[in-house]
Amino acid sequence: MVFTFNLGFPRMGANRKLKRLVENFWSGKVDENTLITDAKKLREEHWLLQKNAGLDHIPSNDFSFYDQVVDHSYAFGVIPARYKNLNPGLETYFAMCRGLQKPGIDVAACKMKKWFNTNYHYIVPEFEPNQQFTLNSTKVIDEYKEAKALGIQTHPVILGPVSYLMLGKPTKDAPQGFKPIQLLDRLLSLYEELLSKLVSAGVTWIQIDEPCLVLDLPSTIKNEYVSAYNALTKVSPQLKILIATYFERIGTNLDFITDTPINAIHIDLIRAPDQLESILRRLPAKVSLSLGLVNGRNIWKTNLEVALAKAQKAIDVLGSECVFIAPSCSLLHSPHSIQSEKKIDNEILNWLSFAVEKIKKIVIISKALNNSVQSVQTELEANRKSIQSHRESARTQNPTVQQKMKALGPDMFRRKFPFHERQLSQRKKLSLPLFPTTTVGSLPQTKDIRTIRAKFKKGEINQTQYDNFIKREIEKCVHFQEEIGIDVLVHGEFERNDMVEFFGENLQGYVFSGNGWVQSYGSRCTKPPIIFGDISRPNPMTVEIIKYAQSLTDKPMKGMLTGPITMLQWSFVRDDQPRKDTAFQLALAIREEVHDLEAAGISVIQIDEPAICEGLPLRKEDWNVYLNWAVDAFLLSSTGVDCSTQIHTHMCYSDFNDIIEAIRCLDADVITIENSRSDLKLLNAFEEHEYTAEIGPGLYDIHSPRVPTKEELKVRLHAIFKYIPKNLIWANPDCGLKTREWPEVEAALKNMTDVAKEFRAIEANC
Ligand code: MET
Ligand SMILES: [Zn+2]
Repeated sequence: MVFTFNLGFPRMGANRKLKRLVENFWSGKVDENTLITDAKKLREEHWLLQKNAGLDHIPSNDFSFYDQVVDHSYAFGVIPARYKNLNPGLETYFAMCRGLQKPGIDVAACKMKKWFNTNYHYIVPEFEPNQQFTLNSTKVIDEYKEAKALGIQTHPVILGPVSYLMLGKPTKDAPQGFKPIQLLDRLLSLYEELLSKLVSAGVTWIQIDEPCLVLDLPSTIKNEYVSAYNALTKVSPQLKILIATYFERIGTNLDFITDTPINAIHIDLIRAPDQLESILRRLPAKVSLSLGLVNGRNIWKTNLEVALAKAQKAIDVLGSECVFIAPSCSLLHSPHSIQSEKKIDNEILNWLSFAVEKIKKIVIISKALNNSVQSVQTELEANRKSIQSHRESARTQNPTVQQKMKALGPDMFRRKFPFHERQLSQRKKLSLPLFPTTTVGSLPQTKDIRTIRAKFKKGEINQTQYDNFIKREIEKCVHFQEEIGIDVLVHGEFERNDMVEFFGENLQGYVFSGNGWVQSYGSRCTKPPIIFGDISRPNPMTVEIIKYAQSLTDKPMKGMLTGPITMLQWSFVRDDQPRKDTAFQLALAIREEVHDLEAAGISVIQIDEPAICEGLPLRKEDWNVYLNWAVDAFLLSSTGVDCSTQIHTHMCYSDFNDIIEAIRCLDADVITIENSRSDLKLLNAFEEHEYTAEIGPGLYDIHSPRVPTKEELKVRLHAIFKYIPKNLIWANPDCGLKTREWPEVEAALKNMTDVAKEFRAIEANC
């Protein structure tokens, strides 16, 4: 008998039920009681759904009002001192998640960080050197009992102690050299206490997530792992422990972790399919292997034949009693179900499976293995047909695109002239002053704009009415920018709901789901567009609007595009070709747009790549392969223009030190970057590596409504002089301004242009 094992179910529920529930609680529309009872109902629904699907090992404690990591911190009493005066319970919990302002109280939220290479954000735990741990909540036990009362035996899911400490950071005033992992011993005794309580409640299996096991680990951490699991496996002979790894290969970390007497290990065979054979050779007897065969992060149907063959391979070596069938990672990263999907046509819908459907696939695999292939013949046949329909569909193929891909030559990956020649010719053409001022692209998306767009989408106003409205917004913002003396203008991106969605809607090869929501952070979900086929650009996407904006001013107007890697990274991507090929197709489409913009007389074109670092593999040895094709994709999109056409790129929240060489290879003429929140640390990289192109380090943080004073802008610009030669510096905010209000934006940009002018005058007098 193989068993089926689920690592986690998406907690939002159908139609983002949880989002509405939590937001209604925050806004006072529902009380705490309703919140608690409705959440309980939602958990029940999800457990029953999994039970009825025939799943053997169903997770509990995968539910959270906000994030499983903050739940864990709260449960172990890791609550930073600034929340200590709040009411215990939900007030404290939500304050850690989102801050709290009420009479006499003003506390900020804890920091958020991306969960490995996903778009999920977790709340970063903060540890002090004398951190005390307490069992501060019984959530794990309660939810286990809740399911048990329904007659469902679940396995609680908790974050493992080593990953938990590694994912946290020291509190601000912790002494230098303190590392949270030093707290392991103290933390372990609390884990032991929790595990024995769970055993008393009836738990037989527990899933302990140790995602850090897929990272490159120093030997000290390896030792910590060994002592942690030697201790936790001693808690009770009745308790079986499964360690879950995902998102990458476990590599040689398998050996020390399976040296401890754990009962099972889960591996991701989607992100790291090649690891199976070597693991089968090395896995000690009696350790069960959970096979992550169904993609927990993408939306395509699993090819059951392929999955079955892999499972069989494992069974042949380990015996069926030591094999589990599972999703590659928690289904938290999948949308709920395709059942209510109305926006996608039937042909494509037939290629997809979301969480509910993925569970069913897992069960079919196990039935085929346990009973017989015949017992699920109908299901297998249906799967084979949809896989075949997907593979053979003419809709995924575009011969013209494939022709273009074959015709790619080395010249399409390099600028025709070296930077210094381009710089001279661009300066001549653009005649920009010292410290040219610009913005990153978007300007406030006001309520008006969103209302009008919604009306347009509903058909309440027609295309001309909508276009005219957008044109008036552009006109207003162009005049404003001229008035305050911005040097390179933007059109404000008012026509775009989102920087990826807008282009996706204008490209062929994309579809949009109505309900494919995935949790991003707290109650926030994103609905990534789906790349299902070859990407092409049937028509110019931005040329008319940028031309219009340019017609309103004599100053240069920036063309504004989203780069291929960001398009790739923020979409569900096809899995029938390498990511690199999809990136190149996107790049070709953007390249065509760049050429059309240039032909329409646009001399400055910005290609945003905020997500380039997000795509970095988790293991450093894989970085170069990724960076090579990511840089190539950007080059493909941006080269081929004239010497005098200035290419900008923009990145936010990146740690440039590690990838500065790749940034240099992008060969952009100007890069605008986030800088103000990182205390200029970021600029070290550019200084140390003698980066020679032009740079616009963000002069102020756009995430806060605060208007930066001239004084602080001066201090900041002045500090930048230490790192970058004056004639290479641009003045701009950190990122786009779409989330801000006009009064703040007006005041902030006015201060920024005034400061640039003052500094110019000083330089002129020198
Ligand atoms: C996340 S980067 C955003 C860049 C885009 N051009 C904007 O200004 O909104
Ligand atoms: Zn940005």
